[in-house]
Amino acid sequence: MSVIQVHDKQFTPYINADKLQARIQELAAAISNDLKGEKPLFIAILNGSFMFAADMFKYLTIEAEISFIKLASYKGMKSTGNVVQAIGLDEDLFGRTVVILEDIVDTGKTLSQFLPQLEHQQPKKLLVTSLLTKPEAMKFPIKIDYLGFSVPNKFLLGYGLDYDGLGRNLPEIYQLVENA
Ligand SMILES: O=P(O)(O)OC[C@H]1O[C@H](OP(=O)(O)OP(=O)(O)O)[C@H](O)[C@@H]1O
Ligand SMILES: Nc1nc2[nH]cnc2c(=O)[nH]1
Repeated sequence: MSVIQVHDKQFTPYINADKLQARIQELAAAISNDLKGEKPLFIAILNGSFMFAADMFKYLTIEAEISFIKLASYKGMKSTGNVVQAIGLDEDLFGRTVVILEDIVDTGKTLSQFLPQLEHQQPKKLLVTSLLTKPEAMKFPIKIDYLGFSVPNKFLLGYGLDYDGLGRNLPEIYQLVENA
């Protein structure tokens, strides 16, 4: 792994593929242990989470379902700011154990808007799994039940995370080289 260029920016290696996979296996083991017998429904939020969700789901050893959704932002009718709408969420969540799969919780805005909508359906449990979070960037505090890595407030690329559409296919995570 060495410094790479994507569009006009340079990125340096930050978390290698082996370390990522080892941590995801640990998370999957903890979830499998905690949610045995609950037939949880995993909800992966596209696009960024597709790679994490696929790996995580392979490592689970319990019966579980998965659904992939996309969040679309639109302006509310009143001055409530942006509202998110889930596209592709067909399952009834009432009484179910639901586990959100995110690649990153950054400011927390996305989940702070989306989780209340899910709570409204009265799931039995609503848990959050995120591969990454940036504590220094968090403006809307989110409780993350299963966390891969806490990282500094720097832009990341790879393993699902893009820079202007590119870099999602990298099997490891890179960090932006600032002022390069
Ligand atoms: O905590 P926040 O500040 O809200 O940021 C987190 C969100 O940002 C990323 O998605 P993004 O909007 O980049 O879309 P993408 O997954 O399609 O790339 C990520 O997948 C989260 O959904
Ligand atoms: N690619 C990318 N997308 C994000 N969305 C929220 N934080 C990030 C980040 O650090 N990198």
